[in-house]
Amino acid sequence: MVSSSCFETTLNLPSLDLSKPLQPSSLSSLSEACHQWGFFNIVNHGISRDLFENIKSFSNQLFDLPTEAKLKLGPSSSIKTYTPHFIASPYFESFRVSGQDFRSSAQDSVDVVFDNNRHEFGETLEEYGKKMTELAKKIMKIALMVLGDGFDTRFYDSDFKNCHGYLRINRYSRPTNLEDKTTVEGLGMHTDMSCITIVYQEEIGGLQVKSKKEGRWMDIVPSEGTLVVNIGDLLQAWSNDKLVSSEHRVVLRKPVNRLSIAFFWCFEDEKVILAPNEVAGNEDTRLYQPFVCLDYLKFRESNEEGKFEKVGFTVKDFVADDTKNCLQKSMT
Ligand SMILES: O=C(O)CCC(=O)C(=O)O
Ligand SMILES: [Fe+2]
Repeated sequence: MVSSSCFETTLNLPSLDLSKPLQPSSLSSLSEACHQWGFFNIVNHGISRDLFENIKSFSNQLFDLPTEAKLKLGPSSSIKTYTPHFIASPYFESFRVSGQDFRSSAQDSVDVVFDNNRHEFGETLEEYGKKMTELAKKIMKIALMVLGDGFDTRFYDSDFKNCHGYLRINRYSRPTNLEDKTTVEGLGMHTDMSCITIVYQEEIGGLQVKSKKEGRWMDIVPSEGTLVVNIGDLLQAWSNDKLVSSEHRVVLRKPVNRLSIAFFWCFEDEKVILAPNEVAGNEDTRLYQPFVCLDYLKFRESNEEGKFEKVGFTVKDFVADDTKNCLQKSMT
């Protein structure tokens, strides 16, 4: 899975072909990737190149607006859909579109910053949001199959049917100080707070995952028509660490802008996360006491280091910090 030269280490993740019935051999390579890296690729996912290109072109129009216009969308305005430069990094800015009504979420923001009606923005993001939702449900079931035979039918409805998704469109501006460095960090090391995340990255690449063994950064090389899926903290906890939420980051190597679209598939806020016995084994092998999803999200938000932008804190730090975890205390 790994190839390396003296300059870089490249990770060739398995690609799951969603147009074909799932074969035992693809399930086993997927299982290895989910346990070792928490990342895999999907191809033939049914999302056309045109749809990505449309979103890219609309998004670039939005990001190209003057800063004062974009700040009408956050973070200090009532609409909090925009994260400006210098929060995550000097190069990173992002625009959030919430589900389930992706159309109104996107359109409400766009109407604030553009004078003329631009219905296409809402329509395009609605189409993307809906397709991503279907994709996330499919992938969630496959992730459950990785955990055990028949676990998709056993656990999907009981634990995952109220999951919801949101989108973040990220733009990284061209790095200015590449002369003295070979790479510039566009988004620092973090883990995702989702169950799963589905990412579209442009051909220039830059997404990296940290290897658990040597702590080395590995490049996730983009390829046309491929989407990257990664396991988030909440599924790691639910699966008792059988599926791993890996630390990842984005590096910028070329003097060009980079755009990515991340779709986060998450548990509902009030969900109590508890690995079923079939997954966790007995009480001695259970790694996480039950906790409420929202308490974890708040823990990440209230920790400067734990914010998605700066990160370092993960679900492991949360369970270690039992002063913050009331449910954990009350149930133990
Ligand atoms: O920009 C990317 O390729 C990945 C972004 C990411 O990791 C995130 O938004 O959580
Ligand atoms: Fe991420």
